[in-house]
Amino acid sequence: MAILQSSTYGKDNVKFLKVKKDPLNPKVHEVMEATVKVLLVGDFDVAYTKADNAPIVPTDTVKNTILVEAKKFDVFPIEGFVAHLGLHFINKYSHVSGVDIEIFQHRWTKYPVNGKIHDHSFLKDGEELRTASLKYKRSGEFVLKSGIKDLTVLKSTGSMFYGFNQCDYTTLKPTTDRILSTDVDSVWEWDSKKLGSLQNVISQARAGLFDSAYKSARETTLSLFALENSASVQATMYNMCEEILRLVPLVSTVSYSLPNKHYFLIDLSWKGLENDNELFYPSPHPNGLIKCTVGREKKAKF
Ligand SMILES: O=c1[nH]c(=O)c2[nH]c(=O)[nH]c2[nH]1
Repeated sequence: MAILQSSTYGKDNVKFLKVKKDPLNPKVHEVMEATVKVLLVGDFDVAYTKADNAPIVPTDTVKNTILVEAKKFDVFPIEGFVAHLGLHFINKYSHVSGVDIEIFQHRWTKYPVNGKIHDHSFLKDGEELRTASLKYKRSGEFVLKSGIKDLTVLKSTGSMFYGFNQCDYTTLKPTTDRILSTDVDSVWEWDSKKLGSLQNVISQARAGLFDSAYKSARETTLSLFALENSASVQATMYNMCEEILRLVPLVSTVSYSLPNKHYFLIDLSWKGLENDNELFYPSPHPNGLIKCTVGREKKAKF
């Protein structure tokens, strides 16, 4: 006998671009281009086991919901919109017991023209994404995470790697000066006890909590990457996590997942040329992959 152990379904890659107009000056805009995923969990077993579609909220309806709610509700910041969508699906469908939602915000940045930021012209500022995800259960339990994805950075000095384990498989030479490059994937999880409810998430979104945390996390990532003489990817990412925890008290854990994108020094000695960290080969693969999650130390109870 077979048994359905778990299931979930919904719509992925739902895209929209929303123009937010300044009420006092309707030619001054912000734009939100987003890619959204919504998956539902609930009492859908008969659809799988008895070919009975009666409980299924079609994925097409899920897509329509995302677009209609994006029109009706403020989509800035994405943490507020993810909370709004979570509440919508749980409140509307009594047989939905949980939702799993992810929003990726694409990076459109206004640029200066004649020394002044233009009102409604944007440049696509790389592949970088701002992310928000929510797992929400009918019981009220939720896990809210924010993040940065695909922020590609490189430093051409100020990175070292030495003192590592040596064995008969080791060929890597220790270095005190190398290129360091990565695609930053950083996620910070919010303390749901302290946030309390999704209604409060929406209030905090309007009060600027998530925008200021995003700014702190992005600035911390970029400044520590630049300023540290990095001992390793591991040590640098830990320092970034620690600093974000310090700056954003409502965050409970910070995680980074960083590929180490190798650049190998090209040997030109055969031509009698010295290569003093000037000419490198960007090696597409393999890459290192280094991850960590840092939380807060529990205070001892007396
Ligand atoms: O920062 C690094 N961490 C490693 O674990 C590692 N391993 C390696 O080959 N190079 C590097 N660099």
